Amino acid sequence: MSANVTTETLGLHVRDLDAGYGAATVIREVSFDVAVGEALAVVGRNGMGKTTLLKAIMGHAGRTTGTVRVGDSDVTGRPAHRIVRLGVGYAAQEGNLFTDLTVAENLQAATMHLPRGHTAKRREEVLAYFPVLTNRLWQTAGTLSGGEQKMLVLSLALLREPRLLIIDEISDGLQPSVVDTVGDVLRAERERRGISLLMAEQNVDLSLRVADRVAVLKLGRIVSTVDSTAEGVRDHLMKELAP
Ligand SMILES: Nc1ncnc2c1ncn2[C@@H]1O[C@H](COP(=O)(O)OP(=O)(O)OP(=O)(O)O)[C@@H](O)[C@H]1O
Repeated sequence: MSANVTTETLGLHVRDLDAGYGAATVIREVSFDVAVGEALAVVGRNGMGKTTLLKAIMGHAGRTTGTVRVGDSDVTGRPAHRIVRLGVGYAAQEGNLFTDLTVAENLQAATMHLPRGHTAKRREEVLAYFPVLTNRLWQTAGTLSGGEQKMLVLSLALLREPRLLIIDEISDGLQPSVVDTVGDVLRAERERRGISLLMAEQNVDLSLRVADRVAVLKLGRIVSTVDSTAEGVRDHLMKELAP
């Protein structure tokens, strides 16, 4: 995290967010909070606006109104690289890998501006989460399997020790055992480091395993938010996501 961060309390506070592309509004009047140390999953079927919501938060969607605060900083419309400097990790759905560079070079690039001694320890911790990457350090990222690329994208976000982690459909295309591993990693990061987490997902079981609350996004609006330990919550969410 950069030295001039204004706050240690990186919750996320979204108010009246509208976002879209050109004339089309995709996200409508979305408001929610992720408290410090809390995890919120936003679930929704294909095309309901999950990615657009996260992109709008990270300053990537075409047109955005409303406000986004990270801790006590108003970051509405700020470019992603400036939001990341506050201590936010962002694992985008398409990933943001340097596909022509090796896994090791990608890891190095992600931590270029951080103190070296500290980074080495963190790199070990992150690679311990995904040992398969250790065997792929000298392979170019573009030649990794889809699942391996997802693990690398998450690893890059984790390397910088974010206080707030924002991840977009990390389970998409992953085999069940790797989804389980991702769940273990996110739970471990919450327990060990107390991170705040916003995850867009279609996988109800992963969402319930990791998140404290789950919000349902339909046609760009949050239509309900449920506690992940509430009775009947899985059935409720499966119904909401049914075609
Ligand atoms: N760059 C873009 N330009 C125009 N429309 C877009 C753009 N990106 C997404 N959309 C549209 O916005 C709507 C929401 O898409 P989005 O990718 O946010 O949904 P999603 O819930 O993440 O879906 P999925 O689970 O399939 O990834 C869709 O109708 C999509 O076609």
